[in-house]
Amino acid sequence: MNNIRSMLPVYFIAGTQDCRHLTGSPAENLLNILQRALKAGITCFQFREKGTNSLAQDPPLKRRLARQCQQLCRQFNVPFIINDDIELALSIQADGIHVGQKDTPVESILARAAYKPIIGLSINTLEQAVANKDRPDIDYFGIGPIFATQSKADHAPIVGLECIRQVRRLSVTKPCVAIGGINEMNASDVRDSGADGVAVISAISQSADIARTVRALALQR
Ligand SMILES: Cc1ncc(COP(=O)(O)OP(=O)(O)O)c(N)n1
Ligand SMILES: Cc1ncsc1CCOP(=O)(O)O
Ligand SMILES: [Mg+2]
Repeated sequence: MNNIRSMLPVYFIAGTQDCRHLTGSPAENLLNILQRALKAGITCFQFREKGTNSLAQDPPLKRRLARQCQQLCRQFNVPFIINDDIELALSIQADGIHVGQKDTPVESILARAAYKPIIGLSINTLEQAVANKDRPDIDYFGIGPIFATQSKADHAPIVGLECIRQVRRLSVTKPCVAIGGINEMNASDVRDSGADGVAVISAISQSADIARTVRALALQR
């Protein structure tokens, strides 16, 4: 993908743990929600199978589901990113990999990769943004959590909209997607603060009307 900024406007993240309110099997539920989100116009999908109620303890099932999500994303020409699991991502040639500050270092991912995956890095402080801002091996930052979130138990302290503004004031020009507690109501504030896009779990996975939510997040009202 040449233009990373163009994949960030509505960046959907999910795993089966985020779709437990539906009545089907975990895999069916995720695929159902992902298909609706793709039809509605999400610009990127991150497969994040993690924590209680996820398939993290069942690698073959997780891999099968990852392939199904990847195929769906391909049909819609939407980048398919894998969270944390480098081995899975590289073995199925995911378009990209997202890692946090405590995950596998980017250098070691790229040393193992036989192709150039898109690389996203989580940023939780201004210092981290500045330290990584000129690294050519990192394609985008995921900045957050901006607001309170129920979707990640062990999250870093909330940084607020001010963090995005400060990152931009410090001349960080790298593509940035904001994450954490973002919904239809606050997405425009997030963009106005300097983010290129919004990354959401619950706003889409828990939505009663995914098409309307995706449109609202994209600000195509
Ligand atoms: C786009 C995006 N931004 C941030 C994160 C969070 O990554 P991390 O801090 O490694 O936490 P986990 O998602 O791995 O629990 C993300 N996943 N995506
Ligand atoms: C994975 C992650 N990293 C920081 S906050 C968060 C969860 C975002 O989920 P939600 O959009 O439901 O607040
Ligand atoms: Mg991580």
